[in-house]
Formats: sequence, C-alpha cells, structure tokens
Amino acid sequence: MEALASKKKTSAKRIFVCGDTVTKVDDRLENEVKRTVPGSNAVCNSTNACCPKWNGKCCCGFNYQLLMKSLRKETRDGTQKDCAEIKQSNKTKKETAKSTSRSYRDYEIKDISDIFLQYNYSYQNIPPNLAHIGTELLDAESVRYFRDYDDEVVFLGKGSFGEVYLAEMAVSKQVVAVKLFLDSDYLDIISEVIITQYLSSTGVIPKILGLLPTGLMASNLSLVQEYISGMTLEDHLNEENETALTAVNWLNISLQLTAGLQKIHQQYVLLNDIHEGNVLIEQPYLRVVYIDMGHATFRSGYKYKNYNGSLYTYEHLAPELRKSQPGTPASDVYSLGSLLSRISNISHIEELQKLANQCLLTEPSSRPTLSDLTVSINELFIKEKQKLEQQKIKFPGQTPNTKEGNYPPLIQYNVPILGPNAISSIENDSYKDSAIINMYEFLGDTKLQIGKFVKCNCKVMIRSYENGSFVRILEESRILLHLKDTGAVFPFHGLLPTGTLLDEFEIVQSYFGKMVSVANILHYYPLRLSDAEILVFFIHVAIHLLEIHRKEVLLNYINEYNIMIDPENTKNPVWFSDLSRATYNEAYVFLVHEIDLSDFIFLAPEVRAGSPTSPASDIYSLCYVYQQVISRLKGKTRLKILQHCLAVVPEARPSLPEMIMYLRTLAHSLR
Ligand SMILES: Nc1ncnc2c1ncn2[C@@H]1O[C@H](COP(=O)(O)OP(=O)(O)OP(=O)(O)O)[C@@H](O)[C@H]1O
Repeated sequence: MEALASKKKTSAKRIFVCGDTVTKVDDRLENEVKRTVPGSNAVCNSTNACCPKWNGKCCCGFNYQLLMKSLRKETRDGTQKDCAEIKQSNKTKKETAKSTSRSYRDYEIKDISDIFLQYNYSYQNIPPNLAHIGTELLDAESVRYFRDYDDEVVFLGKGSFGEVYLAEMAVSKQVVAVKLFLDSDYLDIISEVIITQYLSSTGVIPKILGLLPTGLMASNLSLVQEYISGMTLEDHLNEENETALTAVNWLNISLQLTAGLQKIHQQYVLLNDIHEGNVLIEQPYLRVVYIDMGHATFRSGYKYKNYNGSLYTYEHLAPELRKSQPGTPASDVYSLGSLLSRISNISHIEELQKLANQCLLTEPSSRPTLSDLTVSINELFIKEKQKLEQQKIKFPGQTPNTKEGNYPPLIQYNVPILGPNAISSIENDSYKDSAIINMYEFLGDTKLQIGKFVKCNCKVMIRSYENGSFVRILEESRILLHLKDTGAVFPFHGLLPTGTLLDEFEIVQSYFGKMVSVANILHYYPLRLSDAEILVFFIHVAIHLLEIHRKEVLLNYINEYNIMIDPENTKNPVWFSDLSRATYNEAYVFLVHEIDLSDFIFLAPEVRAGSPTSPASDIYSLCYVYQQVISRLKGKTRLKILQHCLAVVPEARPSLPEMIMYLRTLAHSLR
C-alpha cells in the first residue's frame, strides 16, 4: 500500500516521463552503421529519404530492422523503462479499451502514379517524393500530459500500433493528442509522420505539431497532433450510443468523407485502411477527420501480404487488397463504400445504400470515381436541404393565437427595376471607403460599389453577386422591402440590370457614408469605445434583430463585417447589411462541404453541422459578434458574456427579449 502511494506521488511530479532524447541511440546507431556499411550515414542523409513507402526510395544499404532489433535487445533493460509509467497505465486501459487491433502490417509497394493520372488527378504540384517534408522534433518540456482525478494520464484511444493520450502544448496551451507508438518500426513511424505532415494542407486530417522522443531508442517516438474532440465514426454507428444525428447530418458526414478522401487522392496519397475506427467526427460541428496514416502510401499502391490467409477477414478492405493485389484509388473507394453502407443502415437513407453498393463492386474499374460520388451525395444533400428549408419556422413569442400568415407572402412586394441612367458614377474614388473595402474583402463572390442615385442625388451602395441567381436576388430584394419599416436594413431602391441575362441584376440600397462595420471598429477604434457605448450599440442591434424576427425573417449570416454602425447617428446607429442568405418564414441549410468551416465560426454549431437555421442560430451569431467586441476591450471592465448565449444546444440560448433586458440592466448599472 505504502509502496503504491509513494509511486503515485512520484508520478504526479513527473509529468514528462517519456521525454528523453534519442541522441544516445543515434550515436550508437551511427557508429554501428558506419561499421556495417562504410561511407553511409546513420539515420540516412535525410530521414525522409529512408522509407520504402515514399515512392520506393530507400537510401540505406543495410538491414536497418535487424540492426534496430539488435540495438533494442541490447538496450532493452536500460532504455525501454523510460515509458514505464505510461505503459503501466496502458496495461489496465488495454483490457478495457475496445481494440481495433489489426495484424496485417506486412506489405509491399508499387508505383502507381500513372493510375492517379487516369483518375484525372492532376500531376501538377505533386512532388517526385516526400524527401523535402520535415517535422519539428519537440523537446519533452513542450508537451504536458493531462491527468485525471486518479492521477492517471488521460487515455483517448488505442490502435494496433499506438496508444493516444490527451496533452497540451506548454506554451500555446493548445490541446493535443499524443500518439505513443508501441512496438512500431522506426521507418513505419517516420512514414506515417511524413505523410500526415504532407497532407496537413488538406484540412481533412489532424494537423501535426511535431514528434516527441519518448525514450532512448530511435523508435521511441510519439506523434503530437491536433486534438479532435469528438467520437469515432464507429462510436456514432454503434447503435448502443443511439446517435442524435439526423439524415442531413449523416449526409453532411458522407459528403465530407467523400470530398475529404478526394482531397487526399488529389495529393497522390492512398489511405489503404479506411474503417470506422479511423474516422473522427469533431463535435459539435461534425467536422470529419481521417486519422491514422499508418498504412498510407504516396504515389504507390499498397500490397498486403497474406501469409496465413487472415486478410480475408478484413471486410473493409477491397477484394483485390485481400487477395494481396496492389491497391489503387478504387481500393479506398471500396472501403469508403463500406462506411457509406453502414451510414445508410443507421440513417435509413436508401439512396445512399445504392451509391455504397456501387463502391462495393468487386471489379475496381466498375466503382464510381470520388468526383462522381461527391456529385451524387450532394444531390441527396440538396434534396434533404430543400425539405428542411420548407418547414415552417416557429419564432419565439408566437403564441397559438398568433395568426398564421400575419404578413403578406413575399410575392406581393413589387420590386422596381431601375433604368440604365438611374445611377451615375462617383468620381472621387469612393471605392476606397474603408467600410466598403472591409466588406468587400470578406464577401468573396460579392462585389460592392458606390454610386449616385440620380433621382434623389444621394449615395447608393450597389451589390452584385458573381454567381447570383435571379430567384435569390429577387427574394433578397423582397425581404428588404418587407423589412423597410424596421429601419434595420438599408433602404432598398431597386434592381439594376447589368447585362442581357436574367441573373445579371445588382441590388441598389442607400449608403450612409460615415458608417463603419463592427469589424472596422474592432480593428481601428477599440479603445475609443466605453463599455457603456458598446452596450448601447448592442442593445440597438438586438432590438433590430428582434424586429426582424417579428417579421418572420431569419438573417442566417450575422458576423462582424455585416453589422454597420454610424457613430454620429444616435437615433438609429446600426444596420444589418448582408441579407444574401436571409429567409422569410423558412430556414436555411448551408452546403457545409462547400464552405471552409473554419471561416464560419460565427455560425451556430448545429448550422455548421448541416442542420437548418433558426431564431436561436441568429442569436448565437449575434452573441459571437458581441463576444468578439468585448474580448478585445483590453484594459477595460470586461463585460460578462450573456450566460448560455453561445450554448451548443439551441434551446439553452436566451431569447432576444431576455438578452435586451440583460443588456439594459447592465447598462443601467454602469451609469
Ligand atoms: N488526433 C486525435 N484526437 C483525438 N483522438 C485521437 C486522435 N488520434 C487518435 N485518437 C484516438 O486514438 C485511437 C487510436 O488512434 P490510431 O487509429 O491513430 O491508432 P493506430 O494504432 O494507428 O490504429 P489502427 O489499429 O487503426 O492502425 C483512435 O481510434 C481515436 O479514438
């Protein structure tokens, strides 16, 4: 008992039990290699050039594994004790953890660059090999393992080659997952690391922060990666966990799986081992991330060896892989098909099963390409999106007595079409207006210009969409007319034709020169605003949003760039400027796979996960802007963010009247 207690005490102090360097073993390795292969370099000239899986490059002409084995044997007693603490705690975890253990490590590789080309994956920008890819070697102190109440390191999961622990970077405090490789070959580890690093830019795998030596042997390494907070796809598919995911969520996941794999293949990488345990679904946004590049190959096909016939039991692998034939992009498509099939079972989306069946065809050339598959799943997603968007929205404050259709249908609003001479240009470079530039930079496919409306000799803002559809432009115009009396949007003057096509229309609205966006305020004027001024401004914004919701409109796209302020107008100082995604009495579903979710952090989590928008999702976005403003008020009284305002569960967020009341009380207390 006493011995146990004292052991605990030591372990609590020694957070970095696995933090020694590899110098010692590298020195020994170097000497040994120099002795065995005169003229060669110990861990290869460039570590990257060593691995057979990097396009078949192997620079070391000696039996590396044999050497490592003998070194390991020699040093076993001394060096391998370094990770004793973590391994000890693993022992217990091993018994409880669900093992996805697979023992088909033996493989051969075959260059298949030409096959990637046949799949229309461009050869441009694909390096000949990955010899240039490097990964930072971290020192022990840079990573701190989290410990639970029992002082055990926090275990995240286990695979056949490693165990994964929760930690944080000591300086940045970024939470990370540390994969401790167990009984893995040094070259395999480096291969996994290099391919993971190479794929970093795709955004569909966890980012690598570096490699952490965890003992004296070269293979005593841990991979430090971005922590993905969520469950594996396997957990979601496990019916015991009765998932709350809806059909649109599942289609979102399927789309990300397909588009994500396509991004990986576009880099000439095959994963060769796609299964439910190797996909993480980040909560609450349902971002799909492929983990475990342990079998991934660059420019090459993977050929599993099948000494004892056990490969036949791995049903997620394509038949050609199970027959020990080399893999191609179609082999990954087969494994993807087995995921889609399971998703279709649980979500009851029959059309998805049809697509999965095509992926699961025995003949690789009969399986669909990933681009065809993305198009087909996208069609299913859009069908589901339309169904959801047509559901009537329940706005808070609407009682059973509230009359249905309080307001006229949008079609009743007549949209004026302006003549060719309605707008004259403004000479003095008005496009340099900072607010406009600021909005312009953010809007991407939207163009904003300023002109003079001849009829009233006043400044107007002209908005055009690069890929706009007439139906959408018309709807936005009618919503602007519908909201006219709220004062929450810039007065709408009409549509300006710019070409001969129906989609070529620009929206003309009033423009008040002195206004700035909240983003401008944040970037240029943060210290000029007092807490009280900030509060007054947010009370105005919240009241405007309430008026908009009362008119049964959702904005669906509130961020710091499209809330405009006129500091000199005390009566009505704020406007919402972008109604390109606003809906009247309907929800909006974002095409999640088409947008870079990291740019849309102001959207409510459920919306980023593919669910329809709601009054609560507008409130989330508003609070997000509010939080942005107050968090940048350095050196001032920090106004507390409204409790639950950014809650993950929409029902937990306050209503707008509650928010307004809270902000007013706060403003009152500051007087
Ligand atoms: N970046 C991460 N963030 C959070 N959890 C992770 C992360 N990476 C891995 N995990 C957890 O650890 C488990 C094992 O990781 P991983 O699949 O990489 O190990 P492995 O030994 O290579 O597995 P396999 O047997 O599939 O080859 C995963 O199932 C997951 O639960």
